[in-house]
Amino acid sequence: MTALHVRGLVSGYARSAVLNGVDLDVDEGGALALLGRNGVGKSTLISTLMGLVPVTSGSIRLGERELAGSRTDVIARAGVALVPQGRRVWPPLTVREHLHLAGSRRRGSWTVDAVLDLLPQLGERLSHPAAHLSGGEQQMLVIGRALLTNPSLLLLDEPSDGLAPAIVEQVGAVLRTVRQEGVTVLLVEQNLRLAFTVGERIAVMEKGRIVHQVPTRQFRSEPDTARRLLGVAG
Ligand SMILES: Nc1ncnc2c1ncn2[C@@H]1O[C@H](COP(=O)(O)OP(=O)(O)OP(=O)(O)O)[C@@H](O)[C@H]1O
Repeated sequence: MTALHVRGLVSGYARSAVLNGVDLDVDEGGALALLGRNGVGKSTLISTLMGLVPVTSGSIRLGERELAGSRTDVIARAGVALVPQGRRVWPPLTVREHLHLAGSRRRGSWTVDAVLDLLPQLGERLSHPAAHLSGGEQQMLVIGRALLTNPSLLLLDEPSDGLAPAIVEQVGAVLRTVRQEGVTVLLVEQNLRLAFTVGERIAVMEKGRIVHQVPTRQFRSEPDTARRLLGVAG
């Protein structure tokens, strides 16, 4: 369980800054859902936190550790795991191979058995190549793979993307359990239902900055704000 504190984070690609001073807090064991229109920089924030996009300036503190400027492998060993957009399984590898390759040096309660308890559908597919799984099964596999690194902070980039509503509901139930196990969660989502199910707080990004950050209950009680910021009904 570790809190995340981001201050004045600036990052981007080549000469164009995308993040223009992000300030963001996720409490220890808390869950924040980050919303925002297309192209405002949500995925860039996730990639920057994971060390995949270089930091120009600012601070990323996970517990007592400063992670801004660290390499991705250092960030992963510090306890950050990523569920990337688009799932990114290794198509020819079986479910079993994915899970065994994912084991990390970080000790914790997320063993292969614990992951299969949480995601029983994977247990029925252990010898199947990832390419033969449904989209929902692939998403569960990627979540399971991330949990096996025993993260204290789990980053997820639009896990609902391309999934049927019933499967999105399952993803929500899984992420609520993950939270209850004490993992801090930062979820980027376009699907408001999933964002509200998982996040206890909602943040909204516009043009590379966080412009609104409130408890989920408050966000839901202010549909005009949601409409103004996102162009949709909250
Ligand atoms: N690899 C890249 N190289 C250059 N520019 C990029 C790259 N990835 C994203 N961008 C640009 O950075 C800006 C922010 O994109 P980003 O994907 O972070 O937004 P987003 O809020 O996640 O959008 P979406 O909801 O569509 O995924 C956009 O203008 C995008 O074109």
